[in-house]
Amino acid sequence: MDRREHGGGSPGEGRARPPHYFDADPAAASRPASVDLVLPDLHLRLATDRGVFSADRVDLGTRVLLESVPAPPERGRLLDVGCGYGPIALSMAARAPEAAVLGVDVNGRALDLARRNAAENGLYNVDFQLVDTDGSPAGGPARARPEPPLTGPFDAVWANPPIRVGKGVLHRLLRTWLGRLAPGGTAHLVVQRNLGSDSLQRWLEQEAGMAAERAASRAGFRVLRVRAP
Ligand SMILES: C[S@@+](CC[C@H](N)C(=O)[O-])C[C@H]1O[C@@H](n2cnc3c(N)ncnc32)[C@H](O)[C@@H]1O
Repeated sequence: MDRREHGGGSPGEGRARPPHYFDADPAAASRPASVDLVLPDLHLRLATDRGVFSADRVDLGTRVLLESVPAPPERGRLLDVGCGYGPIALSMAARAPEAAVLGVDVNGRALDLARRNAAENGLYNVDFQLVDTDGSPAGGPARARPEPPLTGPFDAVWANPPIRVGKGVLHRLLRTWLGRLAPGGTAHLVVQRNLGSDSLQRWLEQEAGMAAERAASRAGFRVLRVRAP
């Protein structure tokens, strides 16, 4: 199997596998930490912990995405798929204070951190929701919220998607959430070149029927711009 291909195989398929950051309840003992996300236009201090993606520093791919995407629609409905502890969703919320932002993830610990990071950075136009791998709401009764959860359509989707979950899950996830783009809406996805950004672009165009192009390329990452059909 070509491990470089996007979503190259399900980790641990057919054998016990170690816990991953994309588990619903990471088994790793808690070790609270914080990271700084410093961009030309904003500075966020973010709480992290073991058992979540890139707990020691903001991921380089995430930085490449945040430094290359155009500003989100000011009053749009915005989505971050696989939000982790929130660097992308919170950047959207800070850059578009009148927009309504939703971050979704399968990792409950990451979502608790994301909610806390929103509050501690004074960002109240963002909501976080635990989802199952198929995109349906998960985690028992909905948390108290002033409005029903956003389900789309979304004017913009930004994501550092979970390539390592394997192609099957990744493709279902992208079909589910990119299928909720509003007419004229745009998604930006950052993918490491060595993890199959080019093959993901081909899949988006040829199998998923979406217009996908390379919007940026830097430090071994590609940012794919995807338009609603
Ligand atoms: C590459 S990480 C990016 C995290 C965060 N956006 C960041 O930039 O640091 C991908 C995230 O996708 C989440 N994830 C994995 N499978 C998912 C699924 N089926 N639906 C939603 N999120 C998922 C993981 O838990 C992880 O937090």
